[in-house]
Order: sequence, then C-alpha cells, then structure tokens
Amino acid sequence: MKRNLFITFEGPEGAGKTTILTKIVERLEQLKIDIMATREPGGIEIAEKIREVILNPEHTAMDERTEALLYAAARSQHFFEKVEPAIQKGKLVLCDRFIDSSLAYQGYARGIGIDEVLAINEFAIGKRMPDLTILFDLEPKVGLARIHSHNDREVNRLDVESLSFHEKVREGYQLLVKRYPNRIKVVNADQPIDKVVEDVWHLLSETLEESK
Ligand SMILES: Nc1ncnc2c1ncn2[C@@H]1O[C@H](COP(=O)(O)OP(=O)(O)OP(=O)(O)O)[C@@H](O)[C@H]1O
Ligand SMILES: Cc1cn([C@H]2C[C@H](O)[C@@H](COP(=O)(O)O)O2)c(=O)[nH]c1=O
Repeated sequence: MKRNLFITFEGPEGAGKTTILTKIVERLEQLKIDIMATREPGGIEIAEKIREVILNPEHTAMDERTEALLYAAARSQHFFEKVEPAIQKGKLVLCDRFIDSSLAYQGYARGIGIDEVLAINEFAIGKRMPDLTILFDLEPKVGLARIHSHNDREVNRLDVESLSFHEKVREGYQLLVKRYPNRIKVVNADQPIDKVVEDVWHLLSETLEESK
C-alpha cells in the first residue's frame, strides 16, 4: 500500500523513540504498508560519518554554530539521497529525529535562536516539513536514567550535557508544539512501552486515514 507520508519521532534522550519506532514498523509491515525507516543524524554513509564527528565525546571544543551546521549538512545529504526519493516512490517514511531536534537542541537549548537555526535548515532542505511529528515527552532525568542504566548504549557528546541543558531541550520542544500545533502531536513517554505504542499508533492511524 502506497502512502507518500513523512513522519518523524522527536523527544529528549531516552524517551523511547527508537524502541517504539521498531514496534510501529513491525505493525505497519504486517499491514503491508510500504515503509522506509531511517534516522538522523545518519541514515546514509555520509551522514553517519558526520554523526561520528558531531557525537564524538572527545570533540568538546566543537563550537555551537559548527554543531548546528553539521546537523544541517547531514540532514541535507540524508534528505535528498534517501528520504525524498522514498517519499516519491510512495513509501511511508519514518524518521527517528529531524529538523525539530535542531530547533530544540541547537536553536533553543544552545541559545542560537530557533529562527536562526530554521534559516540554516531552510538553506539545507528548503521549506520541507514532516506531515506528522510525534513528540515523546518525559522528564529529562527519567530519560537520562534509562540510557545510563543500559550498558550497551553508547554515551555521546550530547548525552553528557548538564541536566539543565536537557531541561531546556524539553522547553524548546514545548515551544515548537505551540508553534506547529497541527503538525506536532505529543505522547506521554513516561508510561509502559505497550501503552506508548498504542498512543503513537492512534496518532499515526488518524494521519493514515486522512491521507486516504
Ligand atoms: N516506556 C518506556 N519505559 C521504560 N523504559 C523504556 C521505555 N521506552 C524505552 N525504554 C528503554 O529506555 C532506553 C532508551 O530507549 P530508546 O533508545 O528507545 O530511546 P530514544 O528516545 O531513542 O533515545 P536517544 O534519543 O537518546 O537515542 C532503552 O533501554 C529502552 O528499552
Ligand atoms: C538530529 C539532531 C540530533 N541532535 C542530538 C540529539 C541526540 O543527543 C543526538 C542523536 O543521538 P540519538 O541517540 O540518535 O538520539 O543528537 C541534535 O542536537 N540536533 C539534531 O538536529
């Protein structure tokens, strides 16, 4: 089944985006919906290389503008090489993080400015925005505790920022919900995994119905 939709998952560290995305992909595949799941930063070779540079915990000297530009560069390559062609082929594209991460982390939490970071991204990908963005909301300390309790999870340069930085990220996302109320829908990520899956499925089903 062809769907031509672009759906993104957003939220702070350890909110469960990747876990839930995997479960949602399984359900969509059972319904024979033609999907492509990917992630940012990364998803293709060049962007995965940029990811290594941005997230390397040794790169403590990275300037915040360099960081914003690198995320936008990875996004541009990933979008035009992988995301847009898949949408054009009629796939439903699910992406773990996208532009709202830049707006919340670099624009708001780093203090560069949401509009300034939006402008960099408009250079990178034009005015393209997802059809639906699901924001996994939870207290940063809960998400950070989740990722630190799992030894197999790589700890990256952003994870080790202060709790107040991660609290600003959450505030940034809340501002984005006010700015894009029709596109960004919030789920409570501080619930059992199965309940979060159901809440996400409900939002996704509404968008799938509307797109028929
Ligand atoms: N609802 C939940 N309740 C409890 N633990 C959860 C829940 N969702 C995910 N987890 C666990 O929390 C950890 C982080 O989950 P996951 O990697 O999916 O989060 P994420 O949002 O993708 O994180 P990041 O953006 O930091 O990579 C995993 O160990 C996962 O099993
Ligand atoms: C796309 C994007 C990501 N980030 C941050 C958010 C996380 O700290 C890392 C990515 O790690 P994950 O385990 O894949 O979630 O990068 C950001 O600051 N800005 C962005 O645009």
